[in-house]
Amino acid sequence: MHSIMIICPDHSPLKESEKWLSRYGFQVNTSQSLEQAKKYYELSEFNLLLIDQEAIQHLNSHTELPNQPRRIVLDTKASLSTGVNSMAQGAVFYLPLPTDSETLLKHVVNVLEQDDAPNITPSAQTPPNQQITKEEALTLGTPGSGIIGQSPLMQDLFSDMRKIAGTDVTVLIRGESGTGKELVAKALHNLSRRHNHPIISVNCAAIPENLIESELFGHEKGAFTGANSSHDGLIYAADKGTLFLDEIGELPLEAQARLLRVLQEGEIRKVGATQSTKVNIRLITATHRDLIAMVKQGLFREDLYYRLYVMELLLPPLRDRGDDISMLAQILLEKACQKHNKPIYSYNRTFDKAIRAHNWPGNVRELENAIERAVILSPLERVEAANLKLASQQNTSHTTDSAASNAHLPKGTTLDDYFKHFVLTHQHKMTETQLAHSLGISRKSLWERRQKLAIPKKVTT
Ligand SMILES: Nc1ncnc2c1ncn2[C@@H]1O[C@H](COP(=O)(O)OP(=O)(O)OP(=O)(O)O)[C@@H](O)[C@H]1O
Repeated sequence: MHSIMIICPDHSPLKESEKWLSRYGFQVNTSQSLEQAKKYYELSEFNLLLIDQEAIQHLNSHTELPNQPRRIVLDTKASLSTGVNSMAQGAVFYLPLPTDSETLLKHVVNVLEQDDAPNITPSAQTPPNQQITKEEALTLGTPGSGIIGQSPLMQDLFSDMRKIAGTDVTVLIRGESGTGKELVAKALHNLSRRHNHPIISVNCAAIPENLIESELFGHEKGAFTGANSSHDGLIYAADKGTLFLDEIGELPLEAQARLLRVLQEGEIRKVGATQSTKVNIRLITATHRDLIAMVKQGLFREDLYYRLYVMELLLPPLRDRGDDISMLAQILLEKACQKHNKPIYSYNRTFDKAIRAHNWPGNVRELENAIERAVILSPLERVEAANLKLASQQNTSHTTDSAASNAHLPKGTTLDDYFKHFVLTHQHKMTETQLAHSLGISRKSLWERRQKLAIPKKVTT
């Protein structure tokens, strides 16, 4: 997940972007001034800074703006000279404020995509000082490409990806939570002829149901209470590029009908509009759900399903990837050491044994989290397997739905334990919306806490 720091005074129009950027899956923090931001955060750990010029205009020439991460400066009193100065001081964009969400999102995505583009910036998975060539970046399976995997199942996947990357076919990616569906969608975009245009990723489970249509398709001014201005929507923002709809199974039926129209007609009609606009998008979707079963239950449109299911990519669970687990663990260990300024631990046998013994229901995301935990908790001399703190090591394996429903919560249960237990016990009979409602939180919070706690989703394949 990309992290963004917004630095702006409370009255700045930029402040509003905090909410909607988080809704699109970015991790967003805000500060009122550069000094405050520096005091409480390690700015170099963010992927992008969004700064209101007002928050930095008092800086004298000796006060250094951080070199990293990259920054976009926004200005309510935009002028040519301030723009030129900002760019000279290292901003990647200078934009007037207020700005509409699509414009800002496009710039944010552009900057982050450039950071992600492995041929431009060496990723943390690359040994330091080793430049990645374009060829390596496009060689699926290697650390340079960002998607690691040499096992036969992954090689089959890469072979299919190479065949379809250059086409415009709609792709449905299936796989358990944390298997790398979003990563695959981005790789397909990077390998396609659309790679110079944006890929817009939308997590359908993270947007409240009542907002999903206007967020995706846009709306006209006055289309509903609170629609004070017109809004183009995310599908339009993906024009000429790729639209990645994650958790497509969570898309409500009305929005499914609208999406079908976009795919059939190649045009989009905003909520409350009478006219349509042409759009040229390549659609990639992902789900952990069994869409056919949802079609039978009347929860997913059959006609849309067949539009999405032109090409299917199935991501194997981590437990079926053989030696890939050790290879991934080694690379993630190095990455976590760099992130936490630890000496690079050597990957020892006991550590590998513990990693191989676990069955990773939360897949690569769970592996990432466990290794980061181990790096933080281990002494400087060596990384210790016990610090992975895996459920299997602690002999409390409530990791599957059925196990979870039988598990009783021991003394000293934390809120996180309760949350995990509740979700695992109820998810087989509840939708995401019902789960969120029962827990008294939004779908977005449910999704965020699932990610944080690496809670596997119900496997319905
Ligand atoms: N093959 C891989 N190589 C390296 N990193 C990986 C791989 N697969 C997944 N990851 C990492 O694991 C994490 C989860 O990946 P991603 O978000 O793509 O999974 P997902 O299947 O889309 O998850 P969800 O179903 O929860 O949306 C990310 O940090 C990603 O970088």
